[in-house]
Amino acid sequence: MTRVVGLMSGTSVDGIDAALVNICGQEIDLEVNLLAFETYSYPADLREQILAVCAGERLTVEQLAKLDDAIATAFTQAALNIQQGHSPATLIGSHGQTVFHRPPMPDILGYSLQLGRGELIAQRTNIATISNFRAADLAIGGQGAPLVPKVDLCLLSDAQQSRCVQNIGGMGNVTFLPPLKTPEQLGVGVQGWDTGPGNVLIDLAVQQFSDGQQTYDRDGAWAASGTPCQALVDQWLTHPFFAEPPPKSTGRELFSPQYLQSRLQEAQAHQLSEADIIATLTELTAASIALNYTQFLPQLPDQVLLAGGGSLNHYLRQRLTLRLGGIPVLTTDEVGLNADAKEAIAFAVLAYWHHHQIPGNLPAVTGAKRSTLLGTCHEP
Ligand SMILES: Nc1ncnc2c1ncn2[C@@H]1O[C@H](COP(=O)(O)OP(=O)(O)OP(=O)(O)O)[C@@H](O)[C@H]1O
Ligand SMILES: CC(=O)N[C@H]1[C@@H]2OC[C@@H](O2)[C@@H](O)[C@@H]1O[C@H](C)C(=O)O
Repeated sequence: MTRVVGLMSGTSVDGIDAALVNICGQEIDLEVNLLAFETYSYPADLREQILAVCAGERLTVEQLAKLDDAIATAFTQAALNIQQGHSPATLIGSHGQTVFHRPPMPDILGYSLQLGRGELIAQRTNIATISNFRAADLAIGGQGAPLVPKVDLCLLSDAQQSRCVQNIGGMGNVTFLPPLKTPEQLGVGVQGWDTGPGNVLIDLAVQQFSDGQQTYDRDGAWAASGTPCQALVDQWLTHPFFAEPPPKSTGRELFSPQYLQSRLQEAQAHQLSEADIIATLTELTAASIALNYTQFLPQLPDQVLLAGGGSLNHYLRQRLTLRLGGIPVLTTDEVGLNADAKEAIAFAVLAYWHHHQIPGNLPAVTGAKRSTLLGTCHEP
């Protein structure tokens, strides 16, 4: 058994998710026991700086170095805090903060930059730290994302039911898991890709309409008080990303503040209220997830298991259930895996796999040439 800290901050840039876990086994026999989980908010000025850089603000190399260290310092604090009251971990897996993601193109390798350097975390915590998880997959032609699907495969496969594990963070991403009847079948038929926007557009609109008083639509209450505009949703679904077949990944580069402003201008022609606009953006997330499934899966799954902050948006969950024709939409909590902690747990597992020389990517998901060991190890 290994005690590991998993650290993740996603495209919502809402804070650092930290999970303390005990891990044993390898792949099909992988077992994870969650001991502690917290989300530590970023200091407001650091969050603003990260969002500005994600939106294309220019930095000198010195400013980039300072930002890298400021993020690593915040991650270090999260790693130390989550261990308080527990015997210490021997390994840290830190995803860091994505500030730029460019999927690969024909003859051009993809590029993905996560700040919060692992070497600083290793030195300050005195614990071996694995970071830079996406580089090895990108180097062999992969998208470098999503990386959680192999962890979903090992922790959430069911013998009878086919499942879609749908993360709804800033972006959305799915792992399709066919029923796993025998250990030899592990990985056969598994698919995964980014489905498009999760909460990112809803969050940006809520911030704008509330003059910064609210950062997200708690429980989907604002959207629930409006009515989605179907004509706009249909128009927005023609974005080429939704029709692009997997492997595919995306980020705040595509579903950006500028993208939202263009959509808000289109909404003006329909004379929608703010509530209607939030409902329409929420509907876009639900409808784009359903469209991805119908276009790219062999069949709809028996169940959908939601994870990520968007699983708490009741209105979104209701709209997704409707769009999927009523198949059960649960959360991973309902099958024993904490839906908020899942991504942080996944990076603890990916670090553990690195430590045990077990590949972490699924080539069928990322499009990489082969499976490979993920991450770089920094010894204290
Ligand atoms: N109670 C809630 N009701 C509605 N939405 C919520 C709630 N709690 C969190 N969220 C949404 O979830 C978002 C954060 O989700 P999460 O932490 O899973 O994203 P992330 O990890 O940053 O993104 P990604 O998975 O794309 O990397 C918030 O920005 C907010 O939009
Ligand atoms: C480049 C990057 O940070 N991508 C994130 C993002 O957030 C969701 C989706 O887009 C997913 O592809 C990925 O994160 C999860 C943790 C993954 O790699 O599985």
